[in-house]
Amino acid sequence: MPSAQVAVITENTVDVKSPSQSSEKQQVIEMRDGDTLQVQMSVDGAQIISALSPRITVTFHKVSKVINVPAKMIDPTSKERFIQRTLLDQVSGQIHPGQVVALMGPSGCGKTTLLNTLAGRALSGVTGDIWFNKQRYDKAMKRKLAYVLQQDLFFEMLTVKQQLTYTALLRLPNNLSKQDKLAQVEQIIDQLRIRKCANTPIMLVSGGEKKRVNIGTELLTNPSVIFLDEPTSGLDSTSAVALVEVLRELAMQGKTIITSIHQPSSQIFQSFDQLILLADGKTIYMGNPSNALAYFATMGHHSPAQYNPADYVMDLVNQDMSIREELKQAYLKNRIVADGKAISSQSSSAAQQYLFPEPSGNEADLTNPDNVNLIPTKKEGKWPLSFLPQMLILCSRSFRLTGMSQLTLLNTMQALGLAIVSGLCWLRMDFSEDTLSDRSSYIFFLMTFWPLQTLMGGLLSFPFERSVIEKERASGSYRLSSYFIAKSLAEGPLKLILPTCFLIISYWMANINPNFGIFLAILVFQLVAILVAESLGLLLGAALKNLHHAITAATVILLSLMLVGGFFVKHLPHWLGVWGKWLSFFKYSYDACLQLQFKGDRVYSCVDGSIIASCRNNTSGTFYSKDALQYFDIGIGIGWNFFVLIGMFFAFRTLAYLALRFINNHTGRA
Ligand SMILES: Nc1ncnc2c1ncn2[C@@H]1O[C@H](COP(=O)(O)OP(=O)(O)OP(=O)(O)O)[C@@H](O)[C@H]1O
Repeated sequence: MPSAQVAVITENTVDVKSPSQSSEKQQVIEMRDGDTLQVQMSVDGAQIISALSPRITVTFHKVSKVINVPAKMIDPTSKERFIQRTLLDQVSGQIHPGQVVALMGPSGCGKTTLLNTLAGRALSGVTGDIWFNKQRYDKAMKRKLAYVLQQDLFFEMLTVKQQLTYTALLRLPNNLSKQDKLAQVEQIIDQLRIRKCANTPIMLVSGGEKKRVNIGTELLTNPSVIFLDEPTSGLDSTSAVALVEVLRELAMQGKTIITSIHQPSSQIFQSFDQLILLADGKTIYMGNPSNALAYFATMGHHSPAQYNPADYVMDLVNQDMSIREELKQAYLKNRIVADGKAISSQSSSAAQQYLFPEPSGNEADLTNPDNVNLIPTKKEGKWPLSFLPQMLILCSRSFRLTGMSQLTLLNTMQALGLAIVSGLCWLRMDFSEDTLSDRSSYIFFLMTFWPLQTLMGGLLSFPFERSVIEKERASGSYRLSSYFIAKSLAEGPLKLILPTCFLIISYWMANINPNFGIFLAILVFQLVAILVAESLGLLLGAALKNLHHAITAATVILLSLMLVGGFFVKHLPHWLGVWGKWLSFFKYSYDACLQLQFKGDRVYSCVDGSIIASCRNNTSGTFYSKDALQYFDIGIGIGWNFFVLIGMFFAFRTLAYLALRFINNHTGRA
């Protein structure tokens, strides 16, 4: 193993004089190659961090998982509604602190299912016993267990350090100071050797670095047990070896590590402490990886010389059904329990010597290396932080992300460009009768373009963010309500900057109404209409799983709202005209802005007399702007329009939150 620089927290503390000569305690981090690094973590902080990670033995006994699959998915001609499928069949094992255990087997054999089950995720249909030390799984243990998903799910615009910092601030407990949380981030950066990409946005780092960031995100809370789903997939062999070395170092700190892995190199394969080989949800080997070939040889399956043992094992289980069946039967015959006795009388002692014993299932036989209670008391609470700090941190993250995605050069150019083009199209309109329809169409453009644009942004928001949020929430990071409120508070103001710039430019170029108060009121309506549209977009994005369905629904709803709003058809069927138009949020903002535009006694000149009655046959006459309003189909007054829009905003937001909370849009696999 190359000389790796691994940081090991020692019990030592030293007094360090700061420049101001004040005495300050620091934690000494000893590097394995002899260097010493001073990380400014307080002694209390180091104690809190190390208390987060008691040593845990994971024991599972006869764990099975059966699911009901819609029958039509398997056999389109089936008359049944559901067919039962066994994903795991009586799998047993025990994994101790300090061990790195590999789960291997052909694709679809149940590796991810076993990892999910052991980690307490997707527990429906699971039978059997799972213990952490001597305690059964409880949701409150979540923070002691880390799960590194196969996919590296992040907000990729954040840098590596920002990602780790937000996670540390959110997930480390309240009683740890901010400085200690940041020190923990620094330590993880060094431990996982990602210092050189610490300030690089995640979307630009290499696959191996991204995987380490993924692991680092889970390690920040100093978990006791780490589950990893195919952490080396997509990595070249050097990166894969480096990653497994990191896992080995973590195990040396007393962590229990269980990882699924596909076709590891010979070096990686031999480095595991235990190999659990599955086929069709059943165990076919559980023992030392270096004994696997000898075990299969007792059944007459000999590996060619110089062959990677991992490849041979995988070829064997992938070959054909009959060999898989033979291996499953052989394991059932040969397996032994913790007291060393064989379960079957037909067992072969030649084969048995290579197998690790299965746990007996008696609670009395469970081991408890650090005799501590793994379930936090009520006082410690379900969440690491209370609502407000959680929301403020999420707000800051949302603000940063929205700023990066909304205030781009492209978006700014789009807004300014369109503002100038529309300003030129409606340039310096006279206050005369023939500009009435152009003035109303300006308001229509204003009240549709930005709301439509923002609605689409809102629509795409959850489909892209959902997987990251689900991952973070699955590890107990924060409340959904904190996330949702933070997102609403942080994104709103940023999404309103460009529309405001647009209005400032185009409004005055078009000469809508020189009264500054009117300008401000129209601005308010434009911004409220945008927030309502965004809320509707969020609702559709949260409620509909499939992005394509959500976009289709949005298109149908928007066009329908415009049509029933009476913008294109003057003579709607009575029932549609009376009831339908009140559903259209475009109508409220449009009506209000039209009233604002023509508010007051501004004098307009008559031109051809085709619209205003008093102008007929009197082209040199004048009329007051408010007289023009009777020629438009104006509904309720300005104030009411405002209240209805605010009501719609809260209704759509609340429904979006409920949809996010209660509509099950995930696949059920994790
Ligand atoms: N929710 C589900 N509905 C239907 N089938 C499922 C579900 N979850 C898992 N399966 C099936 O269970 C089997 C085991 O899946 P699992 O993901 O555990 O396999 P795996 O060994 O991790 O595969 P891979 O190596 O390809 O990731 C597969 O055949 C999979 O299709």
